[in-house]
Amino acid sequence: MPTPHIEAKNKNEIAKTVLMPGDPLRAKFIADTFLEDVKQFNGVRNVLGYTGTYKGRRISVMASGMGMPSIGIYSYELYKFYDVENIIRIGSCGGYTPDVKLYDVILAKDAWSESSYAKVQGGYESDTIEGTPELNQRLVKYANELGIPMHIERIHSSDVFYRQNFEEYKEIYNKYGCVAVEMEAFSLFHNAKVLGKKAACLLTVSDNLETKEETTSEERQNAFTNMMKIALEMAE
Ligand SMILES: O=P(O)(O)O[C@H]1O[C@H](CO)[C@@H](O)[C@H]1O
Ligand SMILES: O=c1cc[nH]c(=O)[nH]1
Repeated sequence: MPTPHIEAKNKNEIAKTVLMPGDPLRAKFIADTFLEDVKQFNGVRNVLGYTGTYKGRRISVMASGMGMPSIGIYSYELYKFYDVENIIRIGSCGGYTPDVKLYDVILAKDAWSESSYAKVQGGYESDTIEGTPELNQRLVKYANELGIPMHIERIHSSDVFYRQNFEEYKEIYNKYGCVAVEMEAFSLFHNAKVLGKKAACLLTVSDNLETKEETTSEERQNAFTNMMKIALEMAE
Protein backbone atom coordinates (compact mmCIF):
# COMPACT_ATOMS: atom_id res chain seq x y z
CA MET A 1 0.00 0.00 0.00
CA PRO A 2 -0.30 2.22 -1.92
CA THR A 3 -0.84 -0.17 -4.83
CA PRO A 4 0.09 0.45 -8.48
CA HIS A 5 -3.42 1.79 -9.12
CA ILE A 6 -4.72 3.18 -5.79
CA GLU A 7 -2.81 5.89 -3.94
CA ALA A 8 -4.52 5.67 -0.52
CA LYS A 9 -1.72 5.13 2.00
CA ASN A 10 -3.86 3.75 4.77
CA LYS A 11 -6.64 1.12 4.82
CA ASN A 12 -8.71 3.44 7.00
CA GLU A 13 -9.11 5.88 4.10
CA ILE A 14 -11.51 3.42 2.43
CA ALA A 15 -14.79 2.17 3.96
CA LYS A 16 -15.66 -1.53 4.21
CA THR A 17 -18.29 -1.02 1.48
CA VAL A 18 -17.37 0.53 -1.87
CA LEU A 19 -19.87 1.51 -4.57
CA MET A 20 -18.33 1.04 -8.00
CA PRO A 21 -19.58 2.76 -11.14
CA GLY A 22 -17.55 2.35 -14.32
CA ASP A 23 -17.47 6.08 -14.92
CA PRO A 24 -15.14 8.22 -12.74
CA LEU A 25 -17.47 11.20 -13.17
CA ARG A 26 -20.41 9.12 -11.89
CA ALA A 27 -18.29 8.44 -8.80
CA LYS A 28 -17.68 12.20 -8.45
CA PHE A 29 -21.38 12.92 -8.97
CA ILE A 30 -22.30 10.52 -6.15
CA ALA A 31 -19.73 12.05 -3.80
CA ASP A 32 -20.82 15.62 -4.65
CA THR A 33 -24.56 14.90 -4.52
CA PHE A 34 -25.05 12.39 -1.73
CA LEU A 35 -22.02 12.27 0.59
CA GLU A 36 -20.93 14.51 3.47
CA ASP A 37 -17.45 14.95 4.96
CA VAL A 38 -15.98 13.72 1.68
CA LYS A 39 -12.28 12.95 1.22
CA GLN A 40 -10.81 11.90 -2.11
CA PHE A 41 -8.58 8.84 -1.67
CA ASN A 42 -7.71 8.11 -5.29
CA GLY A 43 -6.89 10.09 -8.40
CA VAL A 44 -4.42 7.71 -10.09
CA ARG A 45 -5.29 7.57 -13.82
CA ASN A 46 -8.29 9.80 -12.95
CA VAL A 47 -10.04 6.73 -11.52
CA LEU A 48 -11.63 8.82 -8.80
CA GLY A 49 -12.30 7.40 -5.34
CA TYR A 50 -13.98 9.11 -2.38
CA THR A 51 -14.98 8.24 1.18
CA GLY A 52 -17.70 10.11 3.04
CA THR A 53 -20.87 9.61 5.04
CA TYR A 54 -24.42 8.99 3.90
CA LYS A 55 -27.13 9.62 6.51
CA GLY A 56 -24.25 9.66 9.01
CA ARG A 57 -22.91 6.24 7.96
CA ARG A 58 -19.56 5.66 6.25
CA ILE A 59 -19.23 4.51 2.62
CA SER A 60 -16.77 4.83 -0.28
CA VAL A 61 -17.33 5.22 -3.99
CA MET A 62 -14.67 4.54 -6.61
CA ALA A 63 -14.76 4.07 -10.37
CA SER A 64 -13.84 0.74 -11.97
CA GLY A 65 -13.14 1.90 -15.52
CA MET A 66 -14.67 -0.12 -18.35
CA GLY A 67 -14.38 -3.85 -18.84
CA MET A 68 -13.35 -6.90 -16.87
CA PRO A 69 -9.56 -6.37 -16.88
CA SER A 70 -10.11 -2.93 -15.38
CA ILE A 71 -12.61 -3.83 -12.62
CA GLY A 72 -10.54 -6.98 -12.09
CA ILE A 73 -7.55 -4.84 -11.04
CA TYR A 74 -9.42 -2.33 -8.87
CA SER A 75 -11.68 -4.79 -7.08
CA TYR A 76 -8.72 -7.13 -6.38
CA GLU A 77 -6.66 -4.32 -4.86
CA LEU A 78 -9.58 -3.04 -2.77
CA TYR A 79 -10.42 -6.49 -1.40
CA LYS A 80 -6.89 -7.81 -0.94
CA PHE A 81 -4.86 -4.78 0.15
CA TYR A 82 -7.45 -2.39 1.63
CA ASP A 83 -9.60 -4.96 3.48
CA VAL A 84 -12.76 -3.91 1.66
CA GLU A 85 -15.57 -6.41 2.38
CA ASN A 86 -18.37 -5.40 -0.01
CA ILE A 87 -18.29 -3.99 -3.53
CA ILE A 88 -21.54 -2.96 -5.16
CA ARG A 89 -21.17 -2.26 -8.84
CA ILE A 90 -23.59 0.46 -9.99
CA GLY A 91 -23.50 0.44 -13.77
CA SER A 92 -25.36 1.16 -16.94
CA CYS A 93 -26.56 -1.65 -19.20
CA GLY A 94 -28.17 -2.32 -22.55
CA GLY A 95 -31.51 -4.13 -22.44
CA TYR A 96 -31.90 -7.31 -24.52
CA THR A 97 -35.71 -7.35 -24.20
CA PRO A 98 -38.42 -4.68 -24.20
CA ASP A 99 -39.35 -5.98 -20.71
CA VAL A 100 -36.51 -3.87 -19.31
CA LYS A 101 -37.17 -0.21 -20.08
CA LEU A 102 -34.90 2.85 -20.01
CA TYR A 103 -34.14 3.84 -16.40
CA ASP A 104 -35.36 0.50 -14.97
CA VAL A 105 -33.13 -0.90 -12.23
CA ILE A 106 -31.84 -4.48 -12.47
CA LEU A 107 -30.23 -6.47 -9.66
CA ALA A 108 -27.93 -9.09 -11.20
CA LYS A 109 -28.80 -12.42 -9.62
CA ASP A 110 -25.88 -13.84 -11.59
CA ALA A 111 -23.73 -12.98 -14.60
CA TRP A 112 -23.20 -15.16 -17.66
CA SER A 113 -20.09 -14.50 -19.76
CA GLU A 114 -17.93 -15.85 -22.59
CA SER A 115 -15.00 -14.11 -20.90
CA SER A 116 -11.83 -16.04 -19.99
CA TYR A 117 -11.28 -13.79 -16.94
CA ALA A 118 -12.32 -16.28 -14.24
CA LYS A 119 -10.59 -19.23 -15.89
CA VAL A 120 -7.33 -17.35 -16.35
CA GLN A 121 -7.44 -15.71 -12.91
CA GLY A 122 -8.27 -18.79 -10.90
CA GLY A 123 -9.11 -21.82 -13.04
CA TYR A 124 -12.88 -21.28 -12.72
CA GLU A 125 -14.53 -23.28 -15.51
CA SER A 126 -18.20 -22.28 -15.40
CA ASP A 127 -19.60 -19.46 -17.53
CA THR A 128 -21.94 -18.19 -14.79
CA ILE A 129 -21.17 -16.64 -11.39
CA GLU A 130 -23.62 -15.50 -8.71
CA GLY A 131 -23.59 -12.22 -6.84
CA THR A 132 -23.44 -12.66 -3.06
CA PRO A 133 -26.95 -13.68 -1.92
CA GLU A 134 -26.58 -11.88 1.43
CA LEU A 135 -25.89 -8.55 -0.30
CA ASN A 136 -28.66 -9.15 -2.81
CA GLN A 137 -31.15 -9.72 0.02
CA ARG A 138 -30.12 -6.44 1.62
CA LEU A 139 -30.43 -4.56 -1.67
CA VAL A 140 -33.91 -6.02 -2.28
CA LYS A 141 -34.95 -4.87 1.19
CA TYR A 142 -33.62 -1.33 0.63
CA ALA A 143 -35.30 -1.09 -2.80
CA ASN A 144 -38.62 -2.16 -1.23
CA GLU A 145 -38.26 0.37 1.58
CA LEU A 146 -37.52 3.13 -0.96
CA GLY A 147 -40.41 2.01 -3.19
CA ILE A 148 -38.11 1.52 -6.18
CA PRO A 149 -39.13 -1.41 -8.43
CA MET A 150 -36.28 -3.71 -9.39
CA HIS A 151 -35.87 -6.59 -11.86
CA ILE A 152 -33.88 -9.49 -10.37
CA GLU A 153 -32.39 -11.30 -13.34
CA ARG A 154 -29.39 -12.90 -15.02
CA ILE A 155 -27.23 -10.44 -16.95
CA HIS A 156 -24.59 -10.79 -19.65
CA SER A 157 -21.05 -9.53 -18.90
CA SER A 158 -19.43 -8.94 -22.28
CA ASP A 159 -15.83 -8.22 -23.28
CA VAL A 160 -17.13 -6.52 -26.42
CA PHE A 161 -19.21 -3.36 -26.71
CA TYR A 162 -19.24 -3.22 -30.52
CA ARG A 163 -19.90 -6.70 -31.94
CA GLN A 164 -19.40 -7.32 -35.62
CA ASN A 165 -22.69 -9.22 -35.58
CA PHE A 166 -25.09 -6.94 -33.69
CA GLU A 167 -27.85 -9.59 -33.72
CA GLU A 168 -25.95 -12.03 -31.46
CA TYR A 169 -27.65 -10.58 -28.40
CA LYS A 170 -30.89 -12.36 -29.45
CA GLU A 171 -29.27 -15.77 -29.05
CA ILE A 172 -27.70 -14.79 -25.72
CA TYR A 173 -31.13 -13.72 -24.46
CA ASN A 174 -32.91 -16.84 -25.76
CA LYS A 175 -30.27 -19.40 -24.82
CA TYR A 176 -28.94 -18.08 -21.52
CA GLY A 177 -31.77 -15.85 -20.26
CA CYS A 178 -29.65 -12.70 -19.92
CA VAL A 179 -31.98 -9.67 -19.95
CA ALA A 180 -29.25 -7.03 -20.34
CA VAL A 181 -25.56 -6.53 -21.10
CA GLU A 182 -22.78 -4.77 -19.23
CA MET A 183 -19.04 -5.38 -19.05
CA GLU A 184 -17.80 -5.98 -15.48
CA ALA A 185 -19.98 -8.03 -13.09
CA PHE A 186 -18.61 -11.49 -14.00
CA SER A 187 -15.03 -10.62 -13.00
CA LEU A 188 -16.15 -8.69 -9.92
CA PHE A 189 -18.19 -11.68 -8.72
CA HIS A 190 -15.25 -13.98 -9.42
CA ASN A 191 -12.76 -11.85 -7.46
CA ALA A 192 -15.17 -11.71 -4.51
CA LYS A 193 -15.51 -15.47 -4.59
CA VAL A 194 -11.79 -16.30 -4.69
CA LEU A 195 -10.95 -13.74 -2.00
CA GLY A 196 -13.79 -14.69 0.36
CA LYS A 197 -15.48 -11.27 -0.03
CA LYS A 198 -18.93 -10.05 -1.11
CA ALA A 199 -20.12 -8.44 -4.33
CA ALA A 200 -23.37 -7.33 -5.95
CA CYS A 201 -24.32 -5.52 -9.13
CA LEU A 202 -27.10 -3.00 -9.66
CA LEU A 203 -27.66 -1.70 -13.17
CA THR A 204 -29.76 1.00 -14.79
CA VAL A 205 -30.97 0.45 -18.35
CA SER A 206 -29.24 3.12 -20.46
CA ASP A 207 -30.31 1.77 -23.85
CA ASN A 208 -32.27 -1.08 -25.33
CA LEU A 209 -30.95 -3.16 -28.22
CA GLU A 210 -34.47 -4.29 -29.23
CA THR A 211 -36.31 -0.96 -29.08
CA LYS A 212 -33.21 1.12 -30.03
CA GLU A 213 -34.06 3.69 -27.34
CA GLU A 214 -31.08 5.26 -25.58
CA THR A 215 -30.08 7.81 -22.97
CA THR A 216 -27.39 10.45 -23.42
CA SER A 217 -23.86 10.24 -21.98
CA GLU A 218 -24.80 13.02 -19.54
CA GLU A 219 -27.79 11.01 -18.28
CA ARG A 220 -25.55 7.95 -17.88
CA GLN A 221 -23.22 10.04 -15.71
CA ASN A 222 -25.73 11.92 -13.55
CA ALA A 223 -29.29 10.69 -13.83
CA PHE A 224 -29.26 7.09 -12.63
CA THR A 225 -30.08 8.10 -9.08
CA ASN A 226 -32.50 5.29 -8.12
CA MET A 227 -29.82 2.61 -8.16
CA MET A 228 -27.46 4.99 -6.36
CA LYS A 229 -29.99 5.53 -3.56
CA ILE A 230 -30.52 1.78 -3.13
CA ALA A 231 -26.77 1.10 -3.04
CA LEU A 232 -26.04 4.01 -0.68
CA GLU A 233 -28.23 2.36 1.96
CA MET A 234 -25.33 -0.13 2.32
CA ALA A 235 -23.42 2.56 4.26
CA GLU A 236 -22.55 1.48 7.81
O1 LIG B 1 -21.82 2.70 -16.96
P1 LIG B 1 -20.75 1.72 -16.61
O2 LIG B 1 -20.73 1.44 -15.15
O3 LIG B 1 -19.38 2.11 -17.14
O4 LIG B 1 -21.15 0.33 -17.33
C1 LIG B 1 -21.35 0.10 -18.70
O5 LIG B 1 -20.97 1.19 -19.52
C2 LIG B 1 -19.71 0.94 -20.17
C3 LIG B 1 -19.93 0.90 -21.66
O6 LIG B 1 -20.51 2.07 -22.11
C4 LIG B 1 -19.22 -0.39 -19.62
O7 LIG B 1 -18.37 -0.16 -18.53
C5 LIG B 1 -20.51 -1.06 -19.22
O8 LIG B 1 -20.42 -2.08 -18.27
O1 LIG C 1 -22.12 -2.65 -21.88
C1 LIG C 1 -23.08 -1.95 -22.20
C2 LIG C 1 -23.56 -0.91 -21.38
C3 LIG C 1 -24.63 -0.18 -21.79
N1 LIG C 1 -25.20 -0.45 -22.98
C4 LIG C 1 -24.75 -1.44 -23.77
O2 LIG C 1 -25.30 -1.66 -24.85
N2 LIG C 1 -23.70 -2.17 -23.37
